[in-house]
Formats: sequence, C-alpha cells, structure tokens
Amino acid sequence: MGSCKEDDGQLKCVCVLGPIIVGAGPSGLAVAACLSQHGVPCILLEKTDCIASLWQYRTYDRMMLHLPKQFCELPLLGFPEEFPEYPSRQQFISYIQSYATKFSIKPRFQQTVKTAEFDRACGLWRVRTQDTEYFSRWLIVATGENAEPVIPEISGIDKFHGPVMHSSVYKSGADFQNQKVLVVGCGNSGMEVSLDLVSHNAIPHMVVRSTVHVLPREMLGLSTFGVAMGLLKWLPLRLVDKILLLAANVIIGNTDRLGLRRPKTGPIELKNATGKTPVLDVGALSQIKAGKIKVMEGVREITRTGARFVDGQEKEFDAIILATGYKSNVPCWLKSCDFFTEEGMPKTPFPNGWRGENGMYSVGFTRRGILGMSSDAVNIARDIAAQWIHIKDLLPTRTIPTPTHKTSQPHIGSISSCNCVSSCIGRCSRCTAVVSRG
Ligand SMILES: Cc1cc2nc3c(=O)[nH]c(=O)nc-3n(C[C@H](O)[C@H](O)[C@H](O)COP(=O)(O)OP(=O)(O)OC[C@H]3O[C@@H](n4cnc5c(N)ncnc54)[C@H](O)[C@@H]3O)c2cc1C
Ligand SMILES: NC(=O)C1=CN([C@@H]2O[C@H](COP(=O)(O)OP(=O)(O)OC[C@H]3O[C@@H](n4cnc5c(N)ncnc54)[C@H](OP(=O)(O)O)[C@@H]3O)[C@@H](O)[C@H]2O)C=CC1
Ligand SMILES: O=C(O)C(=O)Cc1c[nH]c2ccccc12
Repeated sequence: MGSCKEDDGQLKCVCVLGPIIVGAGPSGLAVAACLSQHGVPCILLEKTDCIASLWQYRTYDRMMLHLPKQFCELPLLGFPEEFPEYPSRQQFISYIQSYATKFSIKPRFQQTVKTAEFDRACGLWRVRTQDTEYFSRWLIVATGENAEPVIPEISGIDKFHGPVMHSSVYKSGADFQNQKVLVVGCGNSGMEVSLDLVSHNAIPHMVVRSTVHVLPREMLGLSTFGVAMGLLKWLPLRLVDKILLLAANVIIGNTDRLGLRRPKTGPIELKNATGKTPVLDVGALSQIKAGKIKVMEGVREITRTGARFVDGQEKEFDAIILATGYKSNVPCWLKSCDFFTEEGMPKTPFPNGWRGENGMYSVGFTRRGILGMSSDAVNIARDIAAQWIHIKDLLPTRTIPTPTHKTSQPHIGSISSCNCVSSCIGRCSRCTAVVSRG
C-alpha cells in the first residue's frame, strides 16, 4: 500500500474511483443510495462508529419526528406503511438502517475527516483522516447543519454546583425527578426537553431571551407543515406565513402573554432566511399555560447555586440544560474553499447550493430538513453520474471490480507506483505514487 510521509507518522493513501462522501447521516446515505442507482461507486467516511449518529447518540429517548413521515423520507425508499404519522426516534433509526442495508451502503467508521483540500496539481480532492489520505475527483460534504453543539459563554457558568449539559446529551427527565432545571433556549429542543422534564416531575424553567414562533403541530387535523407546503405551491411565502399565523392565533391563542413574543418576520420566511426553525408544539405550550414550565427572560449570570435573570429575579437550580442549538463544522476541516460561509453554510442559496467547484458538492445544508437534503442528493447523484459515464469507459476494467490491494471495499484501491486505480493522472505530492488519468 502506498504511504505518505507525515510529520506525525505514516498515512495510508487510498485512491477512490468514485466520490468521497464525508458523513454517514441521512444526507450521506441518501447520496450514496442515489449514486448506487446510477452505478457510481463511492465511499463514506464517518467519524463515529455508526450511521445516523445524530439520531442514535444525540437525541433524547422519547423524541419523535415533528413533521409527518411523508416529509421525512429519503429518496428511493418510503417508510414502512405500519409506521405512525409521526415516527419515533427508534423507528426513524430502524428505517435508516434498512435504507443502508437495501442499498448495501457500508461506511468506513471511525474515520474523522481532519482536512479536505483540492490539489490543483493533480486535480484531486485530498481528504485526510487520522490515519489515511483519500484521493478523489469528487468530494461530497454531508456533515450536516447540526454537526456541533453551540455552547454559549454565560457568565459564571463554570462555578455552577450541578450538572451542565447540552440538549444533545440529554436522554430523559428520569435523571431529574423533583429537580429544578434551568433550560436555556426555546427552540424545538428547549420546548421538548422542558416537556419531557415535566412528564418526569421535574420543574423546568425555560429561558426565552428573544423571540420565537410557536405553531400548533396540526391545524384542523392536518399537519401545519403539510398545510404550509400545500399553500406554498399556490401562494407567495409572506401570504402563507400570514395565514399560518392567523390560524395559529385562533388555535393556540396569543403567545405573547406567555412570554413567547413572535419575531417580526413570518415563520417560514425566517426559517428559509436564517435557519431558525419555528417550534411545532407537541404539548409544551399547554404546560406553560398550566405553569408547569416557567418562562424566564434572559440570563444575566449563573451563580454557584442558580441564576440571576435580566429582570432582576434570582433562582436556585439543580441542573442546567443548554438547548442552545447547533452549528456546522465544515470550516474546521474544509480548506481553501470559497463555497461555504464562515459559519459553514453554502453561500449559494437554495435550491442551487448543492454544487460547488472542482467536483465539490454539499448535501443537507438547505435548512429544509430531510426534504431539502433529499432534493440535494438526487441532484448530486445525477450530476456525478453524467461525468461518471465518460470516466468509467476509460478505466481499465480490472480496476473497477477487483482491488489491487488488501481493502474492505472493492472499489477502493491504493495509490502506488505499480497498481494505480485512479481516474486522473499526476504524482502525489506527498508520496511518490504515480496516478493515471482516465
Ligand atoms: C434533534 C433534531 C431533530 C430533527 N428532526 C427533524 C425532523 O423531524 N424532520 C426533518 O426533516 N429534519 C429534522 N431535523 C433536521 C435534519 O433533517 C436532521 O438533523 C438530519 O439528521 C440531518 O442529516 P445530515 O446527514 O445532514 O446530518 P447529520 O445527521 O448530523 O449527519 C452528519 C454525519 O456526519 C458525521 N461527521 C461530522 N463531521 C465529520 C467529520 N469531520 N468526519 C467524518 N464524519 C463527520 C457525523 O458524525 C454524522 O454522523 C432534526 C434535527 C435535529 C438536531
Ligand atoms: N422532534 C423533533 O423533530 C425535534 C427537532 N429539532 C430540530 O433540531 C434543530 C435544532 O433545534 P434546537 O436545538 O432547538 O436549536 P435552535 O437553534 O432552534 O434554538 C436554539 C435556542 O437557543 C437560544 N439560545 C442560543 N444561545 C443562547 C444564549 N446564550 N442564551 C439564551 N438563549 C440562547 C436561541 O435563542 P435566540 O433565538 O434568541 O438565538 C434559541 O431559542 C431544529 O431544526 C429543530 O427543529 C429539535 C428538537 C426536536
Ligand atoms: O425539523 C427540523 O429541524 C427541520 O428542519 C424540518 C423543517 C424544515 N422546514 C421547516 C419549517 C418549519 C418547521 C420545520 C421545518
């Protein structure tokens, strides 16, 4: 196997015939499935030890999809018919597992992409993990909008006497029975964690520092999301938002008086423009009305035993849960690439943010949930398949099905001076391997 001399040791070099997908969440799996339909091989690099790690490790026990199942399907495979309208977290995970099995997707686990960079000299993406450098013409970024928790700096928080955790590690209110818990943030996570806490006899105080749109999950028996999608086919966005807010006011009343002031911009317009998801209420609102979830204004500072709020109140707490959202991690590992903003989101707005330059693609950064990622996945696979047709005929046939080196996946070969299975030509600038052009 060819090797690259590295400061910190030897890196294996692997040349990949098809694209490299970074991240084996729903987005990465969706692209891999769509590519397989076109006969394009690929590899998926995943930093954890499982697929859909967000769903397996970073969601709470009782979570359910908050959009109806028809809006949460990946391309080419629907949910089983017996699944309820709003599948549980566990059902979603089992669906994702069947999806990977059906399309024979076998990611390379425990491969954390540390850097990815386009090497102009050989026209390839060089994707480096902790122990291997992969080369490919195509790089598909599928690490998601929710790759890392947002942990805000709140004055005094390091002095707090009890546990402080992000909502992504919260599992169940069973751990907090009869405790006073400060929940910072009032997005879907803050609301649902607070609701879960109430159902386990904890006493949540939820911090609402600015504004929030709360919508009923359903309107007259129809999902609010479905109603919005339906109306958007015929009406302009702002009018749809007005209709949603009118209906929400009738169904759940004026939320201002509960301390939940609405933003000036409508819920769908705000989601599209900033990514801020409206809360789809699954029961928290009635617990707020009943006084079981207490709404607090912004935190001024955390003390050893509790919190001081901007309105002057001071309260004691046993634990703090930061439901403060997530961010992309793309800027940490994708180098010299103009396609993403400093926040790690594509600069090009939806629906055109899936294709970058030099064979780079992004999937799952549309701020439109699973529906948005599915549309990206279909587009990316079609685009790469159109290029693949020209390349595959130029490859020596022996290079496609049989690897020349010991490797777990047949379409991967190693770069070496004698056994090259790449689709480009050049000399690897790190080692001396020759790479042939297709
Ligand atoms: C709590 C929660 C609930 C949601 N519920 C819904 C819903 O009901 N409906 C809906 O449409 N959308 C929902 N979303 C939004 C979104 O659709 C999901 O987050 C979805 O999982 C996104 O899939 P993804 O593959 O883009 O990202 P992720 O699921 O985050 O997957 C990305 C993968 O990349 C891996 N990775 C990250 N960095 C690296 C690296 N450097 N190297 C290698 N691997 C890496 C991660 O380990 C992860 O496995 C929800 C989001 C959250 C946070
Ligand atoms: N059942 C489901 O399907 C669920 C889906 N989700 C999804 O996961 C994604 C992430 O949601 P979520 O985790 O709620 O994150 P969000 O980004 O939606 O919300 C973060 C919240 O934290 C607040 N916040 C951030 N920093 C601070 C701070 N320093 N002090 C006080 N408040 C702060 C924000 O306030 P501000 O607005 O003022 O910045 C906001 O209220 C969303 O797309 C959501 O829909 C989440 C949970 C369940
Ligand atoms: O659940 C999420 O986090 C989503 O991103 C799904 C979603 C996409 N567009 C929306 C508009 C309103 C509420 C949820 C979503």
